[in-house]
Amino acid sequence: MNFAWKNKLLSAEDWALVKKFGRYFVPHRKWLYISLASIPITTAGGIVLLWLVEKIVDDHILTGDIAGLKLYTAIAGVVLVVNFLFDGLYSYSFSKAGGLAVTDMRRELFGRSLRFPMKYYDRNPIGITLSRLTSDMESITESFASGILGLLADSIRTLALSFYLVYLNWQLSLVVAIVVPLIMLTIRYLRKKIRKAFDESRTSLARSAAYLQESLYGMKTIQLYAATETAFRKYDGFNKQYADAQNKSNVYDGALYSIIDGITSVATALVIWYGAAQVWDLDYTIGVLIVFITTLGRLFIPVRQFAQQITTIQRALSALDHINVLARQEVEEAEVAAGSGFGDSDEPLELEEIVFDKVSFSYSDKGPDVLKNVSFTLRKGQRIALAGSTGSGKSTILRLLTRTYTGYRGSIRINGVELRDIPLNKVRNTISLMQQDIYLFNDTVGFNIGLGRTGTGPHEIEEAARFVFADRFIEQLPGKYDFTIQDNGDNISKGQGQLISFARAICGNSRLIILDEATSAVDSITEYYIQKAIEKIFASRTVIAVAHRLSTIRNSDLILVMENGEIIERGSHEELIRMGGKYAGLVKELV
Ligand SMILES: Nc1ncnc2c1ncn2[C@@H]1O[C@H](COP(=O)(O)OP(=O)(O)OP(=O)(O)O)[C@@H](O)[C@H]1O
Repeated sequence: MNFAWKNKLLSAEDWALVKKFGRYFVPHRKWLYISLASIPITTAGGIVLLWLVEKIVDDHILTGDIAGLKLYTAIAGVVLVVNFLFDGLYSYSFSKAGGLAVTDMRRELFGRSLRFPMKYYDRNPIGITLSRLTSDMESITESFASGILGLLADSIRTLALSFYLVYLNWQLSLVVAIVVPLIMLTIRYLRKKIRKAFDESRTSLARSAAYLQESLYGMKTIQLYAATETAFRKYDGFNKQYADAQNKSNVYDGALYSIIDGITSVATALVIWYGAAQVWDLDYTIGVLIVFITTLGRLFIPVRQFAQQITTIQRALSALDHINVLARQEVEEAEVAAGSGFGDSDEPLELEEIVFDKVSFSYSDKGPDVLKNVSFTLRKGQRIALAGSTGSGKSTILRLLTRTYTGYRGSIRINGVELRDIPLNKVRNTISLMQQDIYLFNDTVGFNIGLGRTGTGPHEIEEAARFVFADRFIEQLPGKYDFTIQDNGDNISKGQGQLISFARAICGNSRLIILDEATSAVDSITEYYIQKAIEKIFASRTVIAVAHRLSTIRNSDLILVMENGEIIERGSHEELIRMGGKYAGLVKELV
């Protein structure tokens, strides 16, 4: 039993995973070294104790040497205390290394997930990512360090105790050796099953966490539409799947432990039976037999622990497999690439011109084109409005421009440079998006406007709020800019939320404002201020807007009318009205 076991315990892919994530332990190796250094000390201490027991029994108890008995018992006491201290140091330092490594891992993976492309979040429910960053990480903290290090420690202890057994009596050791292949076969057989069961249990836990998160988020809708029963049944289904998978892994886990326990008990019985006969024949002393059986007991502790550690390691590997999905996910390069010709700052571009040149786009490889050969030019200071029926592709144009989605065909150029060649941070600092569905964080009004971006201090935040007429209502809130907005804006009105989103867009001092105008109805006073804010933004900035208000559309220099992913009409309000086409029809509906 030595570390060559690794080939039986872990597959090549498992080792690749261990190596990949092992790098997180490198900065904290000091703790691993302390832990590793404690292993030979505690192992040696354990064997010295056994040797002392043999001496005490044979040389002092059986001979009635009380003075020697006292001396050796005192020495055994000291060895016991030293062993206890080093055992504590061993556990403390590996837990410390594991904790620090997993903290780093979580930090790095969250940092990456902030840069995952939108497509990733379209395809993966938030709850799945959440459970990878929380419960899977937790599972590694609990088990990875103790599993791998424990396996190493137990291998060393088993090896040392095996040598000691051979030294004590090689014939008895042969009796023990019979059970080794049996144990190995059991572990080999059950290892894969345990791993599969853990994989199932982790996947179903992630699914149930994702559903839980989704339903808590949509709780108001569930309650308002009396859909609680359906929601409950759906969750119950996920919960049952998780319980079943968990149960299966417990069964294999228990089976492995009991089979190994059974085999080791049989081995001990064989030793007692065979060993007692030999003592009878006076082949060796009773002290040797007692120590042999004690050593055997000690030897079987790590052997039994192997079973537990295999389970622990399989659980950690299954969690690592899940986390690896996040580690493999490509991120968007936000930094300014070296040699890109953009210098080393994220400063916004001095916008001159944006050109869409025969742009086509589909959300998925096999899906239909939702934009077809879209071409237009937006110059500095110009205002463009996108109009058209629902689903015609207006928001998609905005998403491509903000690089929320990539993979377009044709060309999108800012100041003559292809959009995909401009560093993401520069694009996002040049363009501000005022979204339809504004997301408000559970934080202060000030934070929700500035979002902690550079150059958005209290002065800039207040100025931005004043510019879009949001200061009026903010000044009346208790705590003003320090007023805490509840989950997604539950304690302010929809219109106030929109004004905050306008202030957020203005605050960045970006060169292009993109407005995805909300259609939701707001009270007439807020509507008045929203209109005034939009007019003011239109008068002072370069703007491209998906517009629903006639006033917004009329204020534009160019209106692009879209249908089915194509621009079917273009011109000013007057030109399009004169044309009497689709736009004229839309305007009739609006007035
Ligand atoms: N994330 C997505 N994945 C797949 N298809 C999408 C996605 N977002 C939008 N679509 C599809 O792309 C098409 C264009 O959608 P888009 O949101 O650009 O329309 P829109 O003109 O802005 O509509 P609205 O005025 O209702 O907001 C629609 O058919 C829509 O179903």
